[in-house]
Amino acid sequence: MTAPAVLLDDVVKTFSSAGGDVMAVDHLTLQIQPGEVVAFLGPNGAGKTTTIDVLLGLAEPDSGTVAVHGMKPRAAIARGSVSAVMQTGGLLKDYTVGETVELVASLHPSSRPVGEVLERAGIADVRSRLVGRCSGGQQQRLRFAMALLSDPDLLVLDEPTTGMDVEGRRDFWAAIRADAVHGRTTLFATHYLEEADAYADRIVLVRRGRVVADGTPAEIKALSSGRLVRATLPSADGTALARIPGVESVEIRGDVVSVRANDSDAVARYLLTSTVARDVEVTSRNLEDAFVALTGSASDAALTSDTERVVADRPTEGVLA
Ligand SMILES: Nc1ncnc2c1ncn2[C@@H]1O[C@H](COP(=O)(O)OP(=O)(O)OP(=O)(O)O)[C@@H](O)[C@H]1O
Repeated sequence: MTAPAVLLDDVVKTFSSAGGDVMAVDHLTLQIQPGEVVAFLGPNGAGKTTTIDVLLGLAEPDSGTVAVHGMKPRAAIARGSVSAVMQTGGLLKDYTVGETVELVASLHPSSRPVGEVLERAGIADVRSRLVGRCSGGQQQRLRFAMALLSDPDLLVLDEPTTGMDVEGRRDFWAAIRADAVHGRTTLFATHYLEEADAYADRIVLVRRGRVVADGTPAEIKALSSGRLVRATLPSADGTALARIPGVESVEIRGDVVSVRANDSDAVARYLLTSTVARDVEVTSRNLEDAFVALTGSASDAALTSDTERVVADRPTEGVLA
């Protein structure tokens, strides 16, 4: 039987700080099979980076088992079967893009041709530009190019598209998806829900160092099934709204009432026939809602794309881990 690409079994990692111990990774178990593209999603401080550090052998877990293709992380890295793109660091400003990739290529016992990886990462046109003159998105593509040199079986990416423009992101994900077809496994940490939704085969949602949900984007979204009904209603009667069958939560902010419900028609009917509500809006829930419901926090995307979020008042069940 082939070993999983990633095996994390009951991993614990604690940090000591002046304010007390922080359990960054709390008995986390996760298996990823070869060829899967997995999004690691969670709010700030959920433990994504620490888990990735442990997976890459950059941090030693307090307890638990970590294996990459059946090997210890460092052994897998030494063989060139794992590459990582981290959020920051690792670039020399006074080298050109081409020189940087050539230098790293020279350190690999066998490597893909430099021209090919530059092309693949979408930076062949800036090959002779100094790294210090490259934009944040170009630098991120450069890190990606370097990660591709060893033609790794597993790519681990921490916030890979930070700083990339829309076109850069699209190209980047096209390259990842194309390689997944040929069996490359990708694990990426992200805050961008739409990227996880659009490009991952599977989403692992973490909160406080634990996996709180694990499934396909559709399964994760289904955890937050039902609808959201919003209306303008001065002096809304929250108790009456909560009594409507199928209502999960009611939130009143000023004149705006937001109701999460399985039977949105019943809520809309009540609002339109028994109250003076206006601007009644019914929307399906999306990954954003699942994220909020399962992690109890608004994502960065929510903060930029929406003004108010409804927070679940009871835990959702389903593909919950
Ligand atoms: N070296 C460290 N010393 C002390 N605490 C740490 C250290 N590294 C991480 N932590 C703490 O561990 C927890 C998990 O952090 P981590 O960086 O893994 O989360 P994350 O999900 O990657 O967050 P973000 O989305 O903000 O990058 C946080 O509470 C963080 O403050």
